[in-house]
Amino acid sequence: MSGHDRLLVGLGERSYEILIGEGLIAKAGELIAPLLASPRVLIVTDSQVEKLHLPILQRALDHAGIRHEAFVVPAGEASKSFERFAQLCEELLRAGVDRHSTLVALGGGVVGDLCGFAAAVLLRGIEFIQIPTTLLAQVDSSVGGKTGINTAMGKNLVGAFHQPKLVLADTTVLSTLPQRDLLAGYAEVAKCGLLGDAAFFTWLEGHGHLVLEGDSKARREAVRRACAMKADVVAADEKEGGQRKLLNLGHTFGHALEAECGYDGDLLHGEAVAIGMVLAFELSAQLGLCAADDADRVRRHLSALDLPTGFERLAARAWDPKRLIEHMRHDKKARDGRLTFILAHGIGEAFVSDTVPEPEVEHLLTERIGEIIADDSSALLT
Ligand SMILES: NC(=O)c1ccc[n+]([C@@H]2O[C@H](COP(=O)([O-])OP(=O)(O)OC[C@H]3O[C@@H](n4cnc5c(N)ncnc54)[C@H](O)[C@@H]3O)[C@@H](O)[C@H]2O)c1
Ligand SMILES: O=C(O)C(=O)C[C@@H](O)[C@H](O)[C@H](O)COP(=O)(O)O
Ligand SMILES: [Zn+2]
Repeated sequence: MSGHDRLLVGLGERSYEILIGEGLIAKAGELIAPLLASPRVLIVTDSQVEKLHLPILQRALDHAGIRHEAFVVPAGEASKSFERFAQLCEELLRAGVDRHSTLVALGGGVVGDLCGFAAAVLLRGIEFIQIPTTLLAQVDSSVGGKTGINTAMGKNLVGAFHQPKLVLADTTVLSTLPQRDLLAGYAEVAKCGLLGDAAFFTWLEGHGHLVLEGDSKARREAVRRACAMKADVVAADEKEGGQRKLLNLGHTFGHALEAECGYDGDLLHGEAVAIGMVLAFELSAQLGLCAADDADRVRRHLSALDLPTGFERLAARAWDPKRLIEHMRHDKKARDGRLTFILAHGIGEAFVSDTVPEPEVEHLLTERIGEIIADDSSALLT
């Protein structure tokens, strides 16, 4: 397959393109050059991506006569912290970043969120370009301008909306991604189908394994369809006044699980979202809003691909439904402490609800957590 797909995120004067295809990083210099106010970029990347993919980007920039400097943060979610953010900002300032500088985020969602937030606030806002290198970042985090860091109170609680000037999604680099991270990213791909595109979810049921196995046609199709959906939603509701909340399917539960686990790699964001989407569909079924078969279908698809769909792999922790609900009160969608969920009337038919009675949430969580305790004690008996 040659060439690349081109999508537009239509936001008036802040509109930008998403380019999707193979070998795009090797061409990054010529693609980026027309967007630069000065022929110098400051690249933010992480310690894994530095080794694997930074040299190709550096060569491409050299080739186009663009000067560059790289700033490397440790790989992993823990880098989305106040401390790392402050250190990065100081380093960029020391390197002489000015209002005509462009930052380039080369990495996964962690690098994109961190670098994007630095771009949003340094000198009151400078430009940045996203070069996402994980499946999750290519289908989700590089698009839409949500940037930020985590705090002890929860995920992404400090941040800003700041749109990139360009997104370059080079699907070649996905071949070096560890299987666990690939799968975690797949959860956000499936989310796009589940929230508003039933035909896409059906396609994933038939082709999801190809996306994960590295079939380049299936991979590019999945990235394109997910990005197209996200681009449309963002163009219609950039600051999450309404419909953009649907992109949070699975996240009210998911972010609570991540906050409870800490940000040390026990539970990846996409894994938390996978569990969260199953719980959101199960809650919808429990409330009589969707068929139990739909919730089963979600669980079956994700677990067939080996994503977590419940608390089984997290059995070592003492889970408390009330603590999880407490985390949900700090979710950005909550209003006056009232929980907000993305529920569904069926596959591809998500909607926002802030009227779910808390006892219903507690009941579901108690049941699901009870299952792992029951599993554990039956294992002990056998
Ligand atoms: N801003 C948004 O709209 C948005 C959307 C979804 C998720 N997020 C955020 O994104 C983060 C998760 O992103 P992620 O899953 O990309 O995690 P990540 O950035 O931590 O990347 C996962 C791992 O893969 C490594 N890696 C990256 N690219 C690689 C490659 N091509 N080959 C080999 N290794 C590679 C990284 O070093 C890291 O160890 C979370 O913090 C989440 O909250 C943000
Ligand atoms: O782009 C969005 O909008 C999303 O909600 C995408 C989510 O997958 C992503 O995890 C996002 O960072 C969550 O945002 P938050 O506002 O709930 O922190
Ligand atoms: Zn997410």
